[in-house]
Amino acid sequence: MSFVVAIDGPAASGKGTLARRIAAQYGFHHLDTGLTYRAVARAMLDAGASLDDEEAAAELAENLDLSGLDRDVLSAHEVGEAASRVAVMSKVRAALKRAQQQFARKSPGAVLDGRDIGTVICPDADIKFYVTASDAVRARRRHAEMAAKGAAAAYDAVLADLRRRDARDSERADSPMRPAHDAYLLDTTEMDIEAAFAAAQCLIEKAIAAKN
Ligand SMILES: Nc1ncnc2c1ncn2[C@@H]1O[C@H](COP(=O)(O)OP(=O)(O)OP(=O)(O)O)[C@@H](O)[C@H]1O
Ligand SMILES: Nc1ccn([C@@H]2O[C@H](COP(=O)(O)O)[C@@H](O)[C@H]2O)c(=O)n1
Repeated sequence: MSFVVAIDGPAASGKGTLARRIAAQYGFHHLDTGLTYRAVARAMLDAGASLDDEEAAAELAENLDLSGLDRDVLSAHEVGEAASRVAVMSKVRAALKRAQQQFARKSPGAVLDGRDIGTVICPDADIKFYVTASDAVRARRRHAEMAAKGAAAAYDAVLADLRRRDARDSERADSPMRPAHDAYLLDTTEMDIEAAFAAAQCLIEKAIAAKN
């Protein structure tokens, strides 16, 4: 059996945390597709390339090695902002789509999280989630996460950054962020990580049983 879990949602909604928990629980492979856009952006910044240079970004995307994505290196604030700028480019999205769809075929299963997994990358996923939380709660969680890492930032700046990225991600022409019509909505504003995982697990168990 190969089983695909698609998880989408806005920045800092908790989709990565949920995806990792699900992958660990079921022994599935996990791909944080945000890291693929971040890796292209990081390489563009390192090369001193203009973030408007679609040809350069697409070439980097074509040659991306998914096994070399380092969450710690790519988590920096400026990389997230740059990632959302290269993510509007159709040639970049096309190259990363191929790599992400190949990953989704891994056995015994794969969990992919991002912005367009349920709508574009894995429209036939066995189960889809769209994870949200209020802007204020997401910003509070991201702010606390950054503070714990020693990366101080003002709460208001974190909130503004999330809102700017969400707007760019949902308003772009190619593969805008939005819930798939058949996704389960998971609003974690008042749910801790355990509660969010328990809610998702209950639905996954049913989907696995239905598939067998
Ligand atoms: N349900 C929850 N309750 C409390 N904190 C949470 C919850 N889910 C996630 N978090 C925390 O919120 C922060 C953001 O979560 P996470 O990195 O999973 O979000 P994300 O949607 O993957 O973000 P990004 O879009 O930036 O990749 C982390 O510090 C995580 O531990
Ligand atoms: N499927 C995806 C995943 C990500 N993006 C873009 O990358 C940016 C960074 O993603 P994080 O999940 O690490 O926050 C994000 O803001 C998007 O612009 C995407 O377009 N599609």
